[in-house]
Amino acid sequence: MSLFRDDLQALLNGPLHPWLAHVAPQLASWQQQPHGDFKRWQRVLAQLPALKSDTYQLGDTVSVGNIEQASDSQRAQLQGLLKQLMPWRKGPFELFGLHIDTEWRSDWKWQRIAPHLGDLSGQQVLDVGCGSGYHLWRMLESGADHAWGIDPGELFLTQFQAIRSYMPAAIAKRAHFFPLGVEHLPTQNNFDTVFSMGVLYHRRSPIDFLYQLRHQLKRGGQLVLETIISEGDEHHVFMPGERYAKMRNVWYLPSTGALSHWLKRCGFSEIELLDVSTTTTDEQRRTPWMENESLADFIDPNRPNLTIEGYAAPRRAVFRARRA
Ligand SMILES: Nc1ncnc2c1ncn2[C@@H]1O[C@H](C[S@+](CC[C@H]([NH3+])C(=O)[O-])CC(=O)[O-])[C@@H](O)[C@H]1O
Repeated sequence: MSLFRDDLQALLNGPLHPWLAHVAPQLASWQQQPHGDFKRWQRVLAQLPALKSDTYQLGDTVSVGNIEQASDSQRAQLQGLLKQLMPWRKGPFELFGLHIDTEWRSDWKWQRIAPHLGDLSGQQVLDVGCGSGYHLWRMLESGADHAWGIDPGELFLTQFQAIRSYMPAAIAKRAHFFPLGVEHLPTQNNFDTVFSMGVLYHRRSPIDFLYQLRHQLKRGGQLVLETIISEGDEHHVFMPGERYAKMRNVWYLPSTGALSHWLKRCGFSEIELLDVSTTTTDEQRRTPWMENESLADFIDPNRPNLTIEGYAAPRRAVFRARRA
């Protein structure tokens, strides 16, 4: 249990203590399974140079330390080790002058969302499908007391741990990541705000998913939902074939009208469409920290408004709603 000791302690001592009885046994059984590359990634983590700094920034580039606080050889060591945790998809981050240029400019997504959030001060917030945890740091910047992320991705967990290991203790102790799927969460209505960004289209049962998100919210709590959408009226939901933008696991792309209707049917009120934007190859692209294919390889080179399969290229909407 040592991997999550501090996080479970934070649960025990805070308003989320009812969560502990449910989450602790799941993490215990998670740790008993063999994790393939996870042990190798954890060995990389253990070798990271012991650098310390009180300088940090939870802004567009989430960063710790500055260039003067590490020698060139320490920075080279840091780079060599962090590159073993590639691909880095969600960021950007900077550690002691080393810039981690991730596949996604996740800061752009946050810029579309943050102005609408209101004050998160004193809140317990949950990010379902949090990736590397980049947005958890931004949620703390927006005032959240504690930001809790869940994501089954074990490489994402390791990347989160790497960044957190350099954060000053007062900040680090407010950000948490559990390698769990949404389906593992109890129905306990614990959170003030629940975020789920980029996950709905991966769910085979989007209505069940919306209920699962609702079950995490206190009465009156807010949901921030971001997902790929399709064009059409409130009756229109698009299901692609085997692949969409080369992704195998894309199921339902509702129109904004249909998604609004789903939210209402699932017990949400005050439903607001905050933003619609087309994902560009400036926002999602190959970098030295993610050398695999990226959006430019997923869209038709001659018709950039279409995916390689001939479907409408990804457009994403952000909704805010309240648990009635
Ligand atoms: N059952 C599940 N439960 C929870 N998470 C899951 C599950 N299955 C997959 N995921 C996770 O959902 C995330 C979706 S990526 C969005 C990241 C971030 N939110 C972003 O907005 O940049 C979307 C994208 O980049 O296409 C991945 O990290 C999965 O591991």
